[in-house]
Amino acid sequence: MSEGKVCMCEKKNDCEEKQSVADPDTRYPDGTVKLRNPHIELMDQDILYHIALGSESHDLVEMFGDVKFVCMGGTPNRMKNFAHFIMEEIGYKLPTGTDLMDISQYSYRYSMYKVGPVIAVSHGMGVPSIGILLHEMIKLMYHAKAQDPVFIRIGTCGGLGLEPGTVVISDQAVDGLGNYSYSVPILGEVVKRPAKLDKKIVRELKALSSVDDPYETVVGTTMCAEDFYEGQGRIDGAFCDYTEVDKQNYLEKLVKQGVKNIEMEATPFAALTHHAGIKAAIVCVTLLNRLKGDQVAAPKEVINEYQERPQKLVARYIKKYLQTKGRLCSLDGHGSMAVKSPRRFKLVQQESQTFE
Ligand SMILES: O=P(O)(O)O[C@@H]1C[C@H](O)[C@@H](CO)O1
Ligand SMILES: O=c1cc[nH]c(=O)[nH]1
Repeated sequence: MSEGKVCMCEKKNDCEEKQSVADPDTRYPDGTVKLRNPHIELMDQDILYHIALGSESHDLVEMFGDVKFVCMGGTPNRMKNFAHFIMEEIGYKLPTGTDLMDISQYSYRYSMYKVGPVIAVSHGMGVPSIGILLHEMIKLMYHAKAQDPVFIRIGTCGGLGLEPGTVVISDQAVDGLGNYSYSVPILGEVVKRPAKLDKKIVRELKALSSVDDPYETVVGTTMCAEDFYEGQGRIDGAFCDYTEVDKQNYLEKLVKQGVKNIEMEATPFAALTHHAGIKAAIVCVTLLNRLKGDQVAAPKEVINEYQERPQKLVARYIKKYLQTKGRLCSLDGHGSMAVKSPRRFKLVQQESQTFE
């Protein structure tokens, strides 16, 4: 589909299943990422400013050529915890006396960790923040020659009619105006890009939820708001020019449209990954039921436990992939970015590992 045009079946994203897995616009035959930007390869170097990396200052192929999963979520702490969790889950061993390092620490913007084939990176809050990160992570995958990377957002959200702590796998993303696309002004004109997620990954993730999980995992539409307060119909912001009844009517309307949850990154995440030909999924946990209130009042420990739920599902998915590829038990501390402990920030030499 040409740039800026919205897919004819955008309302239901029906063409997703027919999407070519190796679109020549976005993939080289070996599965490495092709950029839809002719300028980049003409540049002497490409500085990935917000993640503190560069195509000339770093050997990006050596550092990131083995990446298969780019997992992102709002906070640095969540992504650091996820990096440690996934290391445990996939049996990844760091060299003795070393610990994971924040690769992007000197950007003072985002935090990024790498555990073998998995990147865990924070994206901050909202559309512009995740948009900038996505540009740089997609370019990073291109420079690194990573093959068929999958992007997954691990987030929090407000649920609609769901028990707090429910895990929601997004099957499509809609903005606050009801568009199943991401609209961004470019050169003075609004460009709309379809916000599509990979239906197969949605099914695979859902199949990995377990009846033994002490919470529900559901699939549904995710609304991406531009704001946490008025943009999500809350009545507890600094301003509010509508009534509780107006709010309830609005939320009920969303429910009728199949919206299960509201967060703040889904449309750019779905649209920019789709535009780059990168398969992507969003798994969020609901912190509250928005039909019953606005304040996030659950205690910190409860919220922390909730946040682990999407991580567990995504870890099952990654493990299954690695098992299928026969890689699970052979991860031995290469391909990570680590610091020697307690010495500060010394890079441990790494070897890249590549999946077939
Ligand atoms: O991944 P996170 O928990 O940051 O996702 C949601 C959407 C906003 O970024 C933020 C608002 O509290 O949480
Ligand atoms: O209600 C909520 C909770 C978390 N994140 C959101 O964007 N909204």
